[in-house]
Amino acid sequence: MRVRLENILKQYDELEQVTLTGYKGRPALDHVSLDIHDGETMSIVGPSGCGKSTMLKIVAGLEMPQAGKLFYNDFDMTNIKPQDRGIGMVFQDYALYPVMKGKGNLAYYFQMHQKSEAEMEARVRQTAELMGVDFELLLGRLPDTLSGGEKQRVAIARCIVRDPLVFLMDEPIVNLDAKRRERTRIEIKKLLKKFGITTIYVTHDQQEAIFMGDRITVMRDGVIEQVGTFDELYYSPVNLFVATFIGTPPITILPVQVANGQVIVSQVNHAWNLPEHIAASLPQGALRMGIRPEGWVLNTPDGVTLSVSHIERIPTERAAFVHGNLAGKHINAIASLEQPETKAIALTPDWDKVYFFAAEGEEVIYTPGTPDFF
Ligand SMILES: Nc1ncnc2c1ncn2[C@@H]1O[C@H](COP(=O)(O)OP(=O)(O)OP(=O)(O)O)[C@@H](O)[C@H]1O
Repeated sequence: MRVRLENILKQYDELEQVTLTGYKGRPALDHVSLDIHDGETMSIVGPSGCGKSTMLKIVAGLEMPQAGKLFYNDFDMTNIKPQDRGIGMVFQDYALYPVMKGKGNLAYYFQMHQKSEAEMEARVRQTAELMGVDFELLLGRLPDTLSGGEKQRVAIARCIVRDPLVFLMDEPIVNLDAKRRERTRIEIKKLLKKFGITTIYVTHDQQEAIFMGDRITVMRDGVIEQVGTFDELYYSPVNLFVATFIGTPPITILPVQVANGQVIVSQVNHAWNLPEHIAASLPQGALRMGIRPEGWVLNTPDGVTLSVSHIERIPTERAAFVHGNLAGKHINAIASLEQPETKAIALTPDWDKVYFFAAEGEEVIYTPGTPDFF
């Protein structure tokens, strides 16, 4: 099922729409349009209060927009009742019925809708098969006796058993510890692939968004900044906000001057010659240069001196982050483990990995574009 939001405006009551930083004055969703393909998982990320949950509520019919429309394929769903939208929702707090065993939780929908016992039994059996080998065991247990990950599996199964057209997931694994989160997200991803149900997946965790989403939507203050694959967002961000939001550790942004084919970090009076194709793409004068941790080449003869504060091992790699300070900015650079302990290190940008932004505002002047390493 293709799900399409068209120009959605959602403004909560002004008195209610306060955040920790006070009333922000903007609609929770400010004319938002988004097209989610059939069978796709779309991750939604963005800072707290940017409108992620509101978007899910609009799709679920739990909130009504003041303007705009929601479509399933070409069918206008905007005024369809929540219970008729074929939605399966999974939240962070599972919301299982505590006095019912796993099976009771799955069966409840069939009882509420006066469906036959036979239909219920058949669907529960099918769902248990889909959920995997050991799922049957969970059906006989009360929610209180299940781990967080197991509760979440039952919550997902409870959605699946209803045969939803669309899945909405709002931080479904945020309450699990790191190890369970890892395992559960792999499991959810496998299930989503298996069902091929169009899914909107809200998370504040970028790694999770990348892992779960076929594409990612980046939101800020009620608007969508960019929609794309991780590579598109990472290598071709549309503005400074997306460039700094996507990527951990984040990109470093250095004020620079561009003149006569050179880029100069004025604060430390260091200049590099720019490759011709980059020099030709840049205006002269003040700009900002963005470099990600993997965008530095270490121990170079023309390098700028980084004063090293500490070195942090990257557990899953044979590498470490070198942390330090350059022109008052925190720099992260990736080093091999052979890099000796040092107080200072010479760095040069890898010119295939640099970004340039306007000196003021958020305009992107130059991005590396997606490298063809696949
Ligand atoms: N029921 C409500 N009544 C009034 N204002 C609301 C309501 N729900 C959300 N808001 C406001 O709408 C804006 C968007 O909220 P929303 O919950 O959609 O953001 P979010 O991106 O999901 O945030 P978080 O990541 O913190 O969950 C915020 O300013 C919030 O305060």
